[in-house]
Amino acid sequence: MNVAHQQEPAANTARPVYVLRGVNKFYARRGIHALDDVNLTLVEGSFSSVIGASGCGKSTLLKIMAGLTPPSSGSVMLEGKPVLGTREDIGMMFQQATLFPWRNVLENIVLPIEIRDGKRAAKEAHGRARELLAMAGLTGFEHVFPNELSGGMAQRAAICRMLVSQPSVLLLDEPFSALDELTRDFMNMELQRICMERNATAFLVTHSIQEAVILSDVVYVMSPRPGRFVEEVVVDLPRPRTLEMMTTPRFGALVDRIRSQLDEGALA
Ligand SMILES: Nc1ncnc2c1ncn2[C@@H]1O[C@H](COP(=O)(O)OP(=O)(O)OP(=O)(O)O)[C@@H](O)[C@H]1O
Repeated sequence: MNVAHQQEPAANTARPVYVLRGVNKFYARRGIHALDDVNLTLVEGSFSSVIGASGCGKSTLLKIMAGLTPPSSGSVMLEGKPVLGTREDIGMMFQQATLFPWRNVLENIVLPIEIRDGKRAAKEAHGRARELLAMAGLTGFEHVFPNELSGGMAQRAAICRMLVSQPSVLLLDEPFSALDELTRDFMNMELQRICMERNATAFLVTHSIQEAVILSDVVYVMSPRPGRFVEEVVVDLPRPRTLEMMTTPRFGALVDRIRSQLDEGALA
């Protein structure tokens, strides 16, 4: 694996949180080899992204990390314990906010607590949910129903729902790709702020090279299927990142580097 820049990210001195070794995935019924020997270490408080062509196995990797589907071989360890199913310390977010239309914002946010610990515990979590809503700029929208929210507001509510059970790692599958560009940029900066405040360890699947670079400490470039990492690009832009950084020569150079890797993969 090539490393695009010799300078190690500061986060590399931190504690490993997620460790994947030799992860393979075969979908036997359809004869598909989705992932090939994926190795990954995510350190505490780091933000990493995976980028690759459609169908290369990114979502499969995320589902394996979340314990939603098992690897065919290899190991997935989180905080030193194997991931054998869904866990409380893992928060997930998908492209669509998937809020329940018959529950108001507050009731949607405490739903994971209600499912896990019952109605009483969910009620007790209202205070925490209100704090999260304030952090996400949604104070005053507690009793509003999802169909009255904009796309960006719904995704912000979904972030609150992901955070309510206080996960230490966040797995994000193109969470803002359905939003318009301006809202998406804004949400990405919000996501950075939330991750930095909580020292969360985050892993993002995205199709956008710019998004990957502006958010990440490390961008993993995945080959076409079977997906494996072909390059690990260290992003040495300072934090907090700003949208203005997207106009700098360094940002442009990192984007070009990743694009040429993706193009090479596509040609191969
Ligand atoms: N449950 C499944 N059963 C069989 N094949 C699957 C299953 N899930 C995914 N696949 C196949 O595995 C391959 C990788 O799919 P995956 O969704 O992980 O790719 P991706 O990189 O996330 O794609 P995209 O960027 O288009 O969302 C694809 O060929 C897909 O058809």
